[in-house]
Amino acid sequence: MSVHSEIKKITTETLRKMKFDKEKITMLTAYDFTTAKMVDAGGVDSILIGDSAANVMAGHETTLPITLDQMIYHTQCVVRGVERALVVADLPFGTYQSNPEKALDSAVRMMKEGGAHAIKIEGGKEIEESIRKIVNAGIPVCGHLGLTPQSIYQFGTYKVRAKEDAEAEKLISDCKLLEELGCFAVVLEKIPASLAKKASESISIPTIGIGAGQNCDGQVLVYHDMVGMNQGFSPKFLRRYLDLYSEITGAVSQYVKDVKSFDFPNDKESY
Ligand SMILES: Nc1nc(=O)c2c([nH]1)NC[C@@H]1CN(c3ccc(C(=O)N[C@@H](CCC(=O)O)C(=O)O)cc3)CN21
Ligand SMILES: CC(C)C(=O)C(=O)O
Ligand SMILES: [Mg+2]
Repeated sequence: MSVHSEIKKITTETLRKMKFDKEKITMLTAYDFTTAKMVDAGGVDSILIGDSAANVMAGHETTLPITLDQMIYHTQCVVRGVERALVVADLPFGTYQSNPEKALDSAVRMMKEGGAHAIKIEGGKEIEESIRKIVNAGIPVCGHLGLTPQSIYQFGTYKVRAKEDAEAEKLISDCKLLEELGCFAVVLEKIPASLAKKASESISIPTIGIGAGQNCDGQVLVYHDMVGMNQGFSPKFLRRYLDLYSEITGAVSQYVKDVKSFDFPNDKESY
C-alpha cells in the first residue's frame, strides 16, 4: 500500500503545475518491482528507469552497453510496482541518435512493451528532429542536458559541464528549444548552480537537477547511491540517507555465522 490513502496519479501536467506553484519535484531511479514499490510508497513524484541500470544493475563502466530490450525489461518490472509516481524511462545509447524514425520506433517500444508513461533522451539541438517526431506521436519526452553520460567518450571526464560561456549559452538555448519542441521537463546534470538557476528561470517546463544546485524545480538521485548501497561512488552532489552497504554486508555475515554455528535454523524455524 502507498502512504497516500487516496492515490492521485502524477502526470506530466501535475509536474507542470508544481513548477507553477513552486512546489519542488522529487525523482528517484528504480530498476525493479520491489524497489519501485518502496520508492513509490515513500512518495516520490516520479520514478526514472535510468540507463544507469547499466552501471548499478549490470556492473558496466558506462551507460553505453545497455540495450533497449534490457531497458524495456527493467521498465516492465518497475511499472508493476508503481501506483502513484510518473514512470519515466531512459532510451539507451544508440536507439534515438541516428534518425527520427528509429527514435520514434524506440520510444513506441518503450511505451507499448515497457509500459512507461514517458521517455527521456539526452541532448538538445542535435536530436531536435527525433524529439519532434516522438512528441508528435503523443509520447511525453523529458530532455537531459549538461553532463549527458551517453557522451562520456566525447567529454572524457565526469567533471562539471558548461563552465565556459559557449557551452553555457548552448545549454540555455537547448533548454528553450526543448520547451518549444514540447518536452514536459528537462534533467540538468552536473552544471554550475548559477547556470541551472538561469535555465530554470528561462523556461516554463520544470528542470530536474542532479548536481545542479538548489534552484532547479526538482531533484533526482540514483536510488542505490542515496541509500548508500554504492560504496565507491561519492560525488559531491550525493547525499546518503542510509548506509545500506554496511547494513546488508553485516546481515549477511551474521547469517553466515548463525548457519555455521548451528544457530539457524532453530526448532521454531523448522517443521
Ligand atoms: N550510480 C550511478 N549514479 C549516478 O548518479 C549516475 C550513474 N550511476 N550512471 C549514469 C550517470 C553518470 N553520473 C555520474 C558519473 C560519475 C560522476 C563522478 O564520478 N563524479 C565525481 C568525479 C568527477 C571527476 O572529477 O572526474 C565527482 O566527484 O563528482 C558523477 C556523475 C550520474 N549518473
Ligand atoms: C542520473 C539520472 C538523471 C539518469 O539519467 C540515470 O539514472 O540514468
Ligand atoms: Mg540516464
